[in-house]
Amino acid sequence: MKVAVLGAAGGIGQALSLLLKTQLPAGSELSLYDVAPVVPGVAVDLSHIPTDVKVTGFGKDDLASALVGSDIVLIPAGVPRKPGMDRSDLFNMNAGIVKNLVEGVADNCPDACVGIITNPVNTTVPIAAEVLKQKGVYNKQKLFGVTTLDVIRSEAFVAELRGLNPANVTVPVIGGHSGTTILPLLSQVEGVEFTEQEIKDLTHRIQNAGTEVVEAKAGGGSATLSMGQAAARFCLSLVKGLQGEDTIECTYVEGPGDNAKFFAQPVRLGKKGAEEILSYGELSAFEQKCMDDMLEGLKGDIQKGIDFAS
Ligand SMILES: NC(=O)C1=CN([C@@H]2O[C@H](COP(=O)(O)OP(=O)(O)OC[C@H]3O[C@@H](n4cnc5c(N)ncnc54)[C@H](O)[C@@H]3O)[C@@H](O)[C@H]2O)C=CC1
Ligand SMILES: O=C([O-])CC(=O)C(=O)O
Repeated sequence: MKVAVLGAAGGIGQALSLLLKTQLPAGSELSLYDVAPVVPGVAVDLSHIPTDVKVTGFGKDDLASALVGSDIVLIPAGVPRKPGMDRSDLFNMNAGIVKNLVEGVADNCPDACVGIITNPVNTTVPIAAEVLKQKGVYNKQKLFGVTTLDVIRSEAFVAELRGLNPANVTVPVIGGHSGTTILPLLSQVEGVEFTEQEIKDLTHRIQNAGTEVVEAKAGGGSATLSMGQAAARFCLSLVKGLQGEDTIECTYVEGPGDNAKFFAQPVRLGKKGAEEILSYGELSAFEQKCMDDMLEGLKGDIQKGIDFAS
């Protein structure tokens, strides 16, 4: 497996690259690309960890070399939020970055699976899809918005509230990746009952968890370590899938469009990427109301991406 991380010198990029250096299957290659001049140093640093994963750093003029032969491309390149900003405020900075990098993917590794981390994910994923379409290489089974952070946060918060081992807690999270578009399905957590108030409070905490980190970092950026872990989990599941061992993750993909053209829900990952978009089952009345209230906003975020790219 060759995995490329674009934006590898950043907060997420470095944490993610460390986890991939230690957890990718033996014989894999890790290709680190960033416009920041420190990126070759990040690669040298990681290369001193004794695992059978070859790490190479590529500077700003070497995007093509970084991408050629990649099976998976993860994109955390771009600007993070500061207190007082919404993810949508990052659009002006990050839309062009994602567009350029995905053009590079189309030109150099058109068959790769692409995981978009750069915010606003609700909009950057549709941008990526349009760019790939314009280049004639779009395969909706291979483009993912990485929403795994919403899932791991939900697992952590539910476990914390009930004193459970987080390893035994599973929470599907559907919709998008910002504010009310993040919809945790707490009614589906096995073996746990919540009061109505607990459901409201937990849902609110999960939807605002990114802001919780942004405020705690007080101008120093947004989630990087938990996001590194989330992206590594998603990437390793994708690797397993591509190698023939099917796995399931919630991720933001172009599905049947019942709710919105792009929508996060459980997806079976296999040899072709997204092999099957799975049903998210029955919603509680509370969850259905949350869904009804947020869909217009999500559709607007998606349209903004389509308009930008065309
Ligand atoms: N999907 C999700 O759940 C999450 C997404 N994010 C998003 O991830 C992005 C990155 O966040 P951080 O790593 O904290 O930011 P950061 O500022 O620490 O790192 C970003 C890196 O991207 C690089 N970069 C900028 N333009 C580039 C280009 N054209 N090509 C290659 N590299 C480029 C920068 O040099 C920097 O090293 C932000 O947009 C943030 O909002 C953050 C947390 C969770
Ligand atoms: O909140 C942010 O800006 C970063 C992010 O997407 C998250 O932590 O979920």
